[in-house]
Order: sequence, then structure tokens, then C-alpha cells
Amino acid sequence: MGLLVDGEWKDQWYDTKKSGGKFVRSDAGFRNWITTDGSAGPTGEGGFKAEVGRYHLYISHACPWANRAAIFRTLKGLEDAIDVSVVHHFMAEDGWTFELEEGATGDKINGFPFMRDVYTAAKPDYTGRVTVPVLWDKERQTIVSNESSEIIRMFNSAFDGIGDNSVDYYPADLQPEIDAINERVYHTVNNGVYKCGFATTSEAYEEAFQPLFESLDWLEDLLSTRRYLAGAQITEADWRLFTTLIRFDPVYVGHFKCNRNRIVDMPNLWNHTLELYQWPGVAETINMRHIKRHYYASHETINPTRIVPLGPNLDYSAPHDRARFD
Ligand SMILES: N[C@@H](CCC(=O)N[C@@H](CS)C(=O)NCC(=O)O)C(=O)O
Repeated sequence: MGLLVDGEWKDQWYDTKKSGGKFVRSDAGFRNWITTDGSAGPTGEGGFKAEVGRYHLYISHACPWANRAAIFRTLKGLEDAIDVSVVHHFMAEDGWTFELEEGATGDKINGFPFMRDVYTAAKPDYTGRVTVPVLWDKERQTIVSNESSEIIRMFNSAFDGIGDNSVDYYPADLQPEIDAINERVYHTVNNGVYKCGFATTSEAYEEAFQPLFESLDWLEDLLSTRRYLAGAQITEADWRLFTTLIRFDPVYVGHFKCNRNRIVDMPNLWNHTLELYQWPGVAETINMRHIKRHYYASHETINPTRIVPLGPNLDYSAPHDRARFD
């Protein structure tokens, strides 16, 4: 695990000394937007027009943020328009690598050995963490964005006429509700599990643990009254929650100590997870082998033996009960 400083790779674990043992996630460094006509988006510069075959998505199957982007590519029918490279599950002193294994593809576009090479190709003096997902522009040879919440919005709305625009996961009338749910879910659940897992003091861990389970209780209640988080229609808010929930019982309960209870013990959240897992094309984006091996083997400070647990034995293809709201 490391980061780039002025384009030089430094192998170092997250520094929690300055924050009293708390994990503080850094902001993504590339924040441009692909738009239908190439005009600038809410941040960054313009010149990234939606076009078939121009962009490439770099992901890890292990990573919940990258998984969002992979899911939106599928949901929006962009498989033929945007190809994907998948990194090796193991992330250690060299960060993400393009070593080959089952489920990894190597770097299909640039042929680089390491993910950090993609960052320095875009910006030779880049300073920051080398994260996935990354959306790469083959034409301008640069990174459009490495912020998943923005990549999924681009996939949702910039490729009209290219992908499947029959479904909108961020419809105008539901945006205030979606934004409010996202805000709480991001801080306490998506990032909350990391705050528990990467804490280096009990105080920091406990400070993240309480809001995580309070939010899961709130979501469990919400899903007892409606099929999806924002109502009768599936939206971005559901997909953003899903990539954390699918990793929760296999990884976060044990490895990140998020163990008040499992998701399988919360009937509405569990059935919601099953429904989204079984959504057409979604199961193909979930690689449990990469997920378990990545976390348990890569985080040496948390699990020095790197032993990957064999359980839990859960059936994500079991029937769900969410159609009861129809
Ligand atoms: N804000 C980013 C976060 C992405 C992120 O943190 N990805 C993790 C993998 S789950 C990563 O690549 N971490 C490498 C590192 O921090 O060095 C997003 O949502 O796209």
C-alpha cells in the first residue's frame, strides 16, 4: 500500500497519527466529466464527449467503489461502448498491479505493470493515492475521473443514444431524497465500515461502529415500508448501498470488526441485497474470490497471517421477498 508524491511511489500505510487513530479518506484527484456534447461538467475541464470506444474503465473486483462503476456500466448497457481492465486482487507494496490471475485482465489499453503508471501517464508529477475506479480517455491519454460517485452519474446520463437510456437511476424528482440518503449512507455505511476497519485506536473504532449500526437499523426500517430506498423505483441510492452490503458478511463483519450483527440477520436489508444481486447482469460484476482475498490478504496490519476465512456459507441466489411491495 502506498501513494505517489510528485510522481514518485512511496510505500506507506495510511497515516492515522495526525487524526487520533481515525481513518480519513482523501478526496479523488481527477474530477472531469464526460458529457453528451463535450461541454464541461460540474467540475474540471471540458472536452470529454461521450463516444463509443473512446473511454476505458479500470476496476478492482474487490473494491466497492469500483464495483459501483462496473454495475452502472452494465445497468446502462455500456459494455460495448466502454471496455474494462481488472487489476489483481492483491494490493501490497506496489499498490494495485496488473499481474494476471483468474478474473484479472492485465492493462488492456496501456500495457502498464502497475496502476500507479496510469496515474503518472495522466500527470507525471501526481501526488495522491492510487485508487480505483479510474476512467481513462484513450484519445487525450489522460484520466477523466477517479471518483466513483461521479463516474456512475456520467454513465447514467451522458451516454444517451449510446447505452440504454430507458432507465434513469437519478431522476430529477427524487434527487433531494436520493442525495439525503446518499449523504448518510456514505459517511456512516460505505465509508463507515472502513472507519471501523482502519481505525488504530479503540476510540476511533467505537466512534464509527455506533453510527454504522444506527444507520443499518434506520435502513432496515425504511425498507420495511418501501421496496427501494427512495420509494417504488430503484435508484442510485440502492446501488451505492448494495456494494457495501454484499461485502458486509463475508468481509466487514470479521476483518473490519463490524460485528454487532450480520446483514443476513436483518431481513429487509438481506432481501434487498438478494434482489440487487439477482438483478440482470449484476452477479457477473461480483467476484467473491477477489473480494475475500483482497481484504484479508492485502491488509497486513489488520491480518498479519493473511489467512482468508473459508466462510460464511451464504446463498445470494436464494429467493427474495421484495416483490411483496408490488
Ligand atoms: N473516492 C474514491 C475512493 C476509491 C478508493 O478508495 N478505492 C480503494 C479501493 S476499495 C483504493 O483504490 N485504495 C487504494 C489506496 O487508498 O491506496 C471513489 O469513490 O472512487
